[in-house]
Amino acid sequence: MADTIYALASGTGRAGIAVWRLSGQGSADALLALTGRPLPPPRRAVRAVLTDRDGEPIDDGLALWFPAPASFTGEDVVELHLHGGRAVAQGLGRALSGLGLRPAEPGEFSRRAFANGKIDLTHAEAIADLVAAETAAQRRQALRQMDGALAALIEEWRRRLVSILARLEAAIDFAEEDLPPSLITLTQTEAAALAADLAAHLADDRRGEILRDGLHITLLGAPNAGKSSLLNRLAGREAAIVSAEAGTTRDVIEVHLDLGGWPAILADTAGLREAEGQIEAEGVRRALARAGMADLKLAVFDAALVPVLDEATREVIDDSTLVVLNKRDLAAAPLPDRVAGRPAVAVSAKTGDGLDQLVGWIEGELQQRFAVGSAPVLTRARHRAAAEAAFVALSGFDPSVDLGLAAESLRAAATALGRITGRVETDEVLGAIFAEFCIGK
Ligand SMILES: Nc1nc2c(c(=O)[nH]1)N(C=O)[C@@H](CNc1ccc(C(=O)N[C@@H](CCC(=O)O)C(=O)O)cc1)CN2
Ligand SMILES: Nc1nc2c(ncn2[C@@H]2O[C@H](COP(=O)(O)OP(=O)(O)OP(=O)(O)O)[C@@H](O)[C@H]2O)c(=O)[nH]1
Ligand SMILES: [Mg+2]
Repeated sequence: MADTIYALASGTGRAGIAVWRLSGQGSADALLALTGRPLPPPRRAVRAVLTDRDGEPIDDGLALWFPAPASFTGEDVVELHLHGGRAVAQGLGRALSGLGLRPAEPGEFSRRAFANGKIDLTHAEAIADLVAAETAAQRRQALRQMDGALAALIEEWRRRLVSILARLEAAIDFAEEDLPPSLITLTQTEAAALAADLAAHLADDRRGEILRDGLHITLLGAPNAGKSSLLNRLAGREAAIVSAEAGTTRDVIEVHLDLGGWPAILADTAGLREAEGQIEAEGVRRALARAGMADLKLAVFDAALVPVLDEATREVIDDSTLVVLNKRDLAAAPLPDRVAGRPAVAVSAKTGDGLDQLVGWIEGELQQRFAVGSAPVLTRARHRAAAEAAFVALSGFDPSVDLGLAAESLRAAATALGRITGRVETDEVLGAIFAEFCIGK
């Protein structure tokens, strides 16, 4: 950490303004060298002409000086707000490298902020999630986590563990015959209550993780039902090939959508049928595999064929399926509003009829299932794995058998929870978390 690092914090490419960030002990000297003037007052933007070692001007920009520890990383930080563009970037990069600074690794600023106790791991993850957020719901979830909601919950669980452990240690200090039985009972009650709280959080249907990654919605149906036409309508562009020929789509086609703030990954699939030949069979296999991983399925039927409903499509209908009766412009018979116990909506991908209703309906379904409640959610598999490990350790807590072993299970549970916030750290976890960051973050 002795190195002083620098990076372009704003995105690369042509832009009006580019924000550069320097962090480490050499930041102040670098600013002095670039401007040839005394340091500006802390945390105030000042106008500055930056020149390289040969006195060649690099840019006329703004500079800010954040002395440690009151900075994002907790180290001395300098920000330079320059004009965007490759030549300025090249000139500054060369000047900074000449002054002994080195380009930052992805996530290195945040990693230093973590190392200096400015942020915990859930905060660091939330920064990465916020930068990656594509919809309002993802942004809200990231901001909540950045605000410390998840960290506070984990710390509260840890605090309860430590307090049970303290009681248990008091009990260990008593001679066996003097041990007040109520002390042991109390630890048992408290451990059971904590285990129940952990279990309740683990039974959240992975909604935090699903929201972070995007909800998988899959279109399924017979060949020619109009799945690809629906995908194109919902995407607002011709993402998939549509044709009157049955068997047009053979592979899975994905589009990313923002449905009322919910991030969705909508997948079009090959028509379900008795496949003739290897390619068709593989297409159907992929469609069914996709159905298996979907958070929500849209079973698409040809409304012109009602009351006959394709059998293979009926078979995929379950509790997480919405039925779509497409081609309602061609329907002769009256259309049902439920199929196989699930609600059915009539649409026409051709005219656009009923599509607003379909979208409203998907949004309602998503809202119901994935709405962020009052409790902070686990947003990554890593949080879930650690909370599960804590739950398992806590489930093994039995002070009536052996006090020493019981204390050990409490410590194991606390260690598992400590990994979530980074109180207990392993290089492997840190490496994995910060590697997914952008450079400059
Ligand atoms: N120009 C610029 N914009 C930015 C950032 C930045 O570093 N620079 N941020 C970077 O992510 C975000 C804002 N977050 C920040 C978080 C902490 C500190 C900071 O200096 N913290 C000090 C001082 C706190 C105070 O006095 O308010 C500290 O925590 O000690 C700065 C920005 C988004 N926008
Ligand atoms: N009249 C009418 N025709 C439609 C409608 N939706 C799709 N079609 C037509 O139905 C045919 C098949 O549409 P696709 O979207 O390719 O159907 P698909 O379900 O993706 O078919 P496969 O990829 O072969 O499984 C095309 O000729 C479309 O123009 C609709 O709502 N009304
Ligand atoms: Mg298709």
